[in-house]
Amino acid sequence: MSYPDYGKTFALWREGAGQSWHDYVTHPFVEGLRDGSLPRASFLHYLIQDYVYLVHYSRAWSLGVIKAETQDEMKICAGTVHALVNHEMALHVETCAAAGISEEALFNAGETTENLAYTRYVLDAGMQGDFLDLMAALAPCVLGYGEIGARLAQTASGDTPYMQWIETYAGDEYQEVCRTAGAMIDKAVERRIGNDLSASPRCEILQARYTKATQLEVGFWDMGLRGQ
Ligand SMILES: Cc1ncc(CN)c(N)n1
Repeated sequence: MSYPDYGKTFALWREGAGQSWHDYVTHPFVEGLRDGSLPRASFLHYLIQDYVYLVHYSRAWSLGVIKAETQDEMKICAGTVHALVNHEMALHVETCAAAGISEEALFNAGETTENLAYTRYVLDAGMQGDFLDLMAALAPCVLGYGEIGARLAQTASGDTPYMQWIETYAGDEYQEVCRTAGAMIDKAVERRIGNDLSASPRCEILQARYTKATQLEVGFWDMGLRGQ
């Protein structure tokens, strides 16, 4: 099955992440969403942690505004923060409210170690490096869920109770965020490195950041499945 086109840098990084990427996008948690076999308790545990994750992930995209070098980069980073805080997190708030969990409880939920490790890794990559270091660490999250959502929308069992989750990530609004981010990353690479990222001395470190963030995504799904 083909995957969505989010630009040439994504294609290079995705390929470079190899087995880790495969483990991320086809994780048993994802398969449980697809066929509906994921226990509800695991899903709710994941969703609460994911709300906290998105709080810190939004902070990391806000750092993109600080590290931006063009008006376009600044606008896209600010727009992504808006999409995360006001659209993606609405899924979490709505689903958890139906299970009797308030937004205040979500905001104050304690973080698991896997969650903390992932978001602080991304923030640190951005603080230590430049805009591209930050984007390499941010990309697996936004684009990976775009790829997962697009695949699950085509293959999910009709009676999975997780259709709203799938539709959030397969939907036009989220897919547009992915296409915009992917195109911005291509332009950012072009501006700072030129048109052949793979020949650049920065290629290895950027790939390492992307692959590490992908592995932290796998750890996040593992944590969700364990339900703790
Ligand atoms: C852990 C994680 N990774 C990615 C996404 C998609 N923005 C998310 N909500 N949570």
